[in-house]
Amino acid sequence: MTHILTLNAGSSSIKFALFEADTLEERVRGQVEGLGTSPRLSARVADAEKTESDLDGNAVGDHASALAAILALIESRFSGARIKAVGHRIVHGGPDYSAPVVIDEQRFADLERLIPLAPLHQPHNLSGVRAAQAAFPEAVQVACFDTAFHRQHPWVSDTYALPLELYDEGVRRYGFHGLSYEYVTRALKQLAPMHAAGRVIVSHLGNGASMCAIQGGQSVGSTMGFTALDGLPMGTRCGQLDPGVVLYLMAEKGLSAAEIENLLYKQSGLKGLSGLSNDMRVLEEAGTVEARRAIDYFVYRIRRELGGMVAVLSGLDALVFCGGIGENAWRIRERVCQDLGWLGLELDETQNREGETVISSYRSRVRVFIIRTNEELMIADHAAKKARKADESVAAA
Ligand SMILES: Nc1ncnc2c1ncn2[C@@H]1O[C@H](COP(=O)(O)OP(=O)(O)O)[C@@H](O)[C@H]1O
Ligand SMILES: CC(=O)OP(=O)(O)O
Ligand SMILES: [Mg+2]
Repeated sequence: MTHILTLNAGSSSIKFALFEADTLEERVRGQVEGLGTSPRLSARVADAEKTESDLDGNAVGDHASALAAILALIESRFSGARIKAVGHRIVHGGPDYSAPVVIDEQRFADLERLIPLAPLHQPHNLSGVRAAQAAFPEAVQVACFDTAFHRQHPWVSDTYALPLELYDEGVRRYGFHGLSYEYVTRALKQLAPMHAAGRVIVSHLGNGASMCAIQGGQSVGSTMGFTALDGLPMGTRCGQLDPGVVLYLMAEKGLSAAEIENLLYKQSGLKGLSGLSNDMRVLEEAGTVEARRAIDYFVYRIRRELGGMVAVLSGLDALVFCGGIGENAWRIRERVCQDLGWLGLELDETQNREGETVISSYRSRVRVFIIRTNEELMIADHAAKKARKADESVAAA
């Protein structure tokens, strides 16, 4: 039996899954979390119990060794599995990649050039490619881009008001979390086809967080831009910022580019504001003034972006929450949706607390959903299609 392996490397975690190639039935799903602090591998094999193990922080301190631990797990539990394709989440595709591609050396080099535009993700995405090439030399390696879902944006939501040459050079608003938005859009079409065909806002609230305005199934706007720093505040990223602050940090405080990058990507957001943690669970428990204010700012920015997107869409038919916070933090959803009666949106408090799929009240004109996102399935679907095409061209030759 042939399989598709998916790798989804983030700043502090690597998520993975194994699917049967023909049916896309999921065989195993897991992740290594806490990279850089206390790494932990957890995996669920089909219907079996979840297995969890703390990894040796010294042995599995970085993404490369975490990947080795994942590959060893796959090898030990599925030694007979033939990996036909490995699908990789590649966060940045730049201006040239707007659909999944089979990775060759030229494309790998193109994607390496985008590392400065996604320093928390792209290097790890690409080291995943190298590790998978070494472990599965026969497999097709497929790049699936977070930016692809947004590449049809109208020009006004794709540009900055900078001299045009910079746009031509690729300084644009790309938008990210596209694999998640693609999955959610498909899932919403199954759940509520009329709403999916209308005006939809999806809030992907995880350690990275963004919102996407969708019209007729197409992305028309994202809160994220040139990099995955823009828009909402995140676990450790600042979100929208006056570029004057960057100038001030350089000119007045003498910070280098590397120091500013570290500040904006790793020390800001919920972590920076709370002085405590990037994890929403910790902040909700903590209840300190700083933790409360960090949450206040997070909710405020979501509501502000929501208002802007409603105006761009000329109204709203459905609002969807996904991502670790969007799927699990009922208090955040409740606060985001508070006093939106003017928009025709009213939550059902009980359904929201219980985490039901539909959480709007029966009176609400705008329907509100929780959809558990599945970037892995989306990656596997793209990779399986690419592998099938590769087989067909070999057969035709
Ligand atoms: N029950 C919960 N309540 C509040 N926040 C949660 C809960 N479970 C997960 N989270 C938040 O979700 C985040 C992880 O989201 P996820 O989408 O998995 O992240 P990533 O962006 O790394 O893919 C955690 O950092 C935590 O803040
Ligand atoms: C693009 C991005 O922010 O991804 P993640 O949420 O996985 O960090
Ligand atoms: Mg994520």
